[in-house]
Amino acid sequence: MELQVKPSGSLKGEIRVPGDKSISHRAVMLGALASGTTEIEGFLRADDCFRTVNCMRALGVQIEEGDRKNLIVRGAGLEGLVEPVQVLEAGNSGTTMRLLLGILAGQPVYSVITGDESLRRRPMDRVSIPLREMGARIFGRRQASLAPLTVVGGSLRPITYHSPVASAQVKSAILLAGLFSEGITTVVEPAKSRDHTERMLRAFGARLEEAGLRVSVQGRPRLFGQKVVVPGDISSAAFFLVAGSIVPGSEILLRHVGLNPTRTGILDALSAMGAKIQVLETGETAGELYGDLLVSYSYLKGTTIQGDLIPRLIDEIPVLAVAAAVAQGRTVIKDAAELKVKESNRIRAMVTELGKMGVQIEELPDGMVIEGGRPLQGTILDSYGDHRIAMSLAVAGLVARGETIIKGAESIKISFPDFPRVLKQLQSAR
Ligand SMILES: O=C(O)C1=C[C@@H](OP(=O)(O)O)[C@@H](O)[C@H](O)C1
Ligand SMILES: C=C(OP(=O)(O)O)C(=O)O
Repeated sequence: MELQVKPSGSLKGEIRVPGDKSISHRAVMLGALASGTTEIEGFLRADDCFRTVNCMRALGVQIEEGDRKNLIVRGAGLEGLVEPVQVLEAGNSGTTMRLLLGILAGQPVYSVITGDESLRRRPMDRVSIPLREMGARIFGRRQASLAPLTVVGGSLRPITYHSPVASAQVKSAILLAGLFSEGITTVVEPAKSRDHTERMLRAFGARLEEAGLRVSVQGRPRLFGQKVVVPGDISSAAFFLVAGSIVPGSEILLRHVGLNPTRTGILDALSAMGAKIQVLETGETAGELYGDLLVSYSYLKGTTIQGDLIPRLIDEIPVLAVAAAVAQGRTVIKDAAELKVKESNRIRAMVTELGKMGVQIEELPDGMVIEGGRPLQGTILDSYGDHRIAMSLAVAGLVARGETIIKGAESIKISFPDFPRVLKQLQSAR
């Protein structure tokens, strides 16, 4: 599918972005491992999260559609999963595969998990190494670093693992495996990654201890089903935070956006660039903060994005590159080599495609340098089948001269199927 974007007038109005993807995955998984029923309100109805639902169903968990489109997960309990009779299919979703590997490691059954062409290229040794250390047997190409992966799990021992990467997927896989071991499992990260697993595990009744970059979970807890209200995904909101900042005359109100401090790096980076974003109202649900965001057009300037800020905005870097292309002056993005192992090589993708639009942009081994402020030219662009690249380029198209055509835009359904409609709504409300 191609997405056509024309130069846009101001974007105005009020929107609700879809539910948080990370929280939606975790609610299904923890709901499955708990006893009793978990009701998920605001579950993200997008391909990645449905992959998790289908995998959990294949492991014997009953998941139904409830009233008001809430998802109802009938918990199987920690010991209740069954051996899947088919290959588990994680599709494009790294979160599904890595978190599920942690759960599968704790099951005394034989399972096989695979994914699409993109996911079969992404590194899985970052989870298979610690899970093997805990006693799981995991097989796959290149020493279990590439899917398809086979897992024969059960009887795990607790470990203390110093992760070489700041990755919530690695941390979560180990903590989830830790639930199936006797004793205390600890993960130490090099920088703080998103902590949704920790918050939700606590809400479901697990015992966790946190100190700085170290988090420990007590094995064999009793988990109880919960009502989970999923806030809007700040990673989806990011496209409209940037669009509202760069399209002259715009003012957008984004309702009920998740504001977990491990995810709000985008607000810090855009503020440093001179964006006008007000946080209007905040509340908390099951340990997760949320609020309304009001963004209005403003003059942006370049900035430096690096260090501990990177894990707090890792998925927003493609759209931040678009903001940087419009901003006056130089933006430097460093310490972001992780972007090379996402759904596509997101550094190369943005450098190549923004380059085609006439942006002065240079690739670094761990980031990029953007000289902003030159006019953008609409042209035919490739999304590399990556949802975040497709939507970031669509935002760039709003301020380009002429028409922009984005190829492979069907990837948008991975995390934000409604994106084109929400964009149109803001364009027509003028
Ligand atoms: O745990 C999660 O839900 C996620 C963690 C991040 O990946 P890493 O753990 O690989 O950094 C992020 O990029 C991904 O979109 C979702
Ligand atoms: C990296 C992402 O997701 P995942 O790792 O779950 O595929 C993303 O949504 O940007």
